[in-house]
Amino acid sequence: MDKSANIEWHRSKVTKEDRRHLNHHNSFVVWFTGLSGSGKSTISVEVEKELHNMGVRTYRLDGDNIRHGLNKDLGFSPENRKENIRRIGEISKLMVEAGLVTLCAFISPYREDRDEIRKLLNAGEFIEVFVDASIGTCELRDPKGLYKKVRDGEIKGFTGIDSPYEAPVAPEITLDTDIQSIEESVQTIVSYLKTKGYLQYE
Ligand SMILES: Nc1ncnc2c1ncn2[C@@H]1O[C@H](COP(=O)(O)OS(=O)(=O)O)[C@@H](OP(=O)(O)O)[C@H]1O
Ligand SMILES: Nc1ncnc2c1ncn2[C@@H]1O[C@H](COP(=O)(O)OP(=O)(O)O)[C@@H](O)[C@H]1O
Repeated sequence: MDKSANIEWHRSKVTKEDRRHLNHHNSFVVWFTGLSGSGKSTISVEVEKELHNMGVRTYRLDGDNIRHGLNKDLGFSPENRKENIRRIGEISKLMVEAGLVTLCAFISPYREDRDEIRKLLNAGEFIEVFVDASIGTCELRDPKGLYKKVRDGEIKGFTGIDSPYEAPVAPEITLDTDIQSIEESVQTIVSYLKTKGYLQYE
């Protein structure tokens, strides 16, 4: 039987639109996807700081942080990664309801899982940012020493090595961090949000 069969939705008197109006800006998700070491965390941290300085209400969700708490019961099997991303999708939706610009930095290796989140949200509320970098660059950066552990045989099922990464087909934004500096990537995103009118709300 459907476990939520006897549960009814309870409406608030304050809506998502009311919260956007109060904030003077829209609410939406900026979803960073890419290999470990591609730059998702670094770039999303800088984008958040810049938006905050512009008076935008933000919140950032990051794989490493969420896996310490809410999702600490999940590992890196395909099923667990799927459930990780499903839960983050639901949280992102709540944050968008709360009127926040939500920045999510997860490898999110499966196209289907990212597309599910796009479907969960309304049109225009999901901005997919492909943080592209070659596996060679990521391995050279190796900010957490994980690629070294993989090469030493201490980690199995690592994304891009012996676990798949499915690149987005039509992301809103692609950053080539092999070439673009961190600052250039930040400006690409902030300019996109400004020119498309995401940061306004009447
Ligand atoms: N097997 C394996 N594969 C990939 N990554 C691994 C693995 N084991 C641990 N880590 C560390 O976990 C971080 C990725 O967590 P995510 O929640 O973003 O992963 S996923 O979206 O569920 O695939 C990832 O963080 P980032 O480097 O920031 O991407 C790693 O630090
Ligand atoms: N052009 C660049 N864009 C993004 N990160 C870069 C760049 N050049 C060097 N780096 C470094 O690469 C590392 C990327 O790590 P991180 O942001 O944790 O990636 P991810 O969250 O995708 O695993 C950081 O130490 C960052 O300073």
